[in-house]
Amino acid sequence: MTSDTPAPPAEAVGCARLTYAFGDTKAVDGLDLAVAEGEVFGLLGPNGAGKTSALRCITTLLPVPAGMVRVYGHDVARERMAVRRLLGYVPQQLSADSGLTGRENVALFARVFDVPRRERAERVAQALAAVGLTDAADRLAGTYSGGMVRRLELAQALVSAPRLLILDEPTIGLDPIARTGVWDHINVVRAATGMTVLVTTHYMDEADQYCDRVGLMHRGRIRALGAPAELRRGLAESRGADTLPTLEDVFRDVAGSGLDSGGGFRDVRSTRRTAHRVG
Ligand SMILES: Nc1ncnc2c1ncn2[C@@H]1O[C@H](COP(=O)(O)OP(=O)(O)OP(=O)(O)O)[C@@H](O)[C@H]1O
Repeated sequence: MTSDTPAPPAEAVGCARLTYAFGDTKAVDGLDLAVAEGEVFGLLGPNGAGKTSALRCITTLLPVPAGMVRVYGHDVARERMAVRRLLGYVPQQLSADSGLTGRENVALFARVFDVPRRERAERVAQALAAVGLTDAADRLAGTYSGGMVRRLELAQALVSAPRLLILDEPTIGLDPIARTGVWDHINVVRAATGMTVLVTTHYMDEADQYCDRVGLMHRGRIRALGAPAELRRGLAESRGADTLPTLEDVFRDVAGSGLDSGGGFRDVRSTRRTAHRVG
């Protein structure tokens, strides 16, 4: 390699043959995934496809019973603390405490993530500013709108200055303006820090607009992978269609009948619960 050849981006997340089962249900079934440093990668798929389970293995919240997961080269099974220090995670279930102010919520995360004591107040203020919550910082989170709660959770995840931000359906149940707000704030922080973003969403328009690449997951494994435009062009070519299909068309083509049969009561219930609490 010559000196003017740019080095390929480092791998932020690498999963090889990752498998995770709940009893007889294989939630993740031999997942191979590579997310490059600095990219926004969207993990899409119908209810029950295994997205949350995969994310939880990557974040160390679930063990890795089979296969290998690396975060910036660290083996998540052996180097849990090193991995956790690199991560910010916004789970699907709400994590903000409605009885604390926005500032107190973020400060709690700063303590848990070992932000040095003398830097804490400043870092909490910066995280709140990054998501546009400075003016509301001293109000109880219980008085926030759904969009503000999601932005607060983003601030909680950002306070440790993560190199990898993992978001599980960050905009579920939000109106279009609030959804755009969440993404605008993510993109401002990305532009400033170069952090990698791994996100799940059911909103195909969001994935199309904001993700550099997407992986369509179905029954525990990636079934299609690429830049949204590339996947749409690929489907147009295979169909010989005149108009460019949407990402939703690609999604339906990949998941097929699984869209109706996949996912059970638990999946729908958890999605509804989150949407209800946010909205
Ligand atoms: N705690 C659990 N106990 C038993 N089964 C579970 C549990 N969590 C997930 N599953 C099952 O594992 C499979 C994958 O679920 P997972 O939540 O990872 O999918 P998902 O793609 O994130 O779905 P959604 O889009 O609805 O969030 C599903 O069949 C689900 O029912």
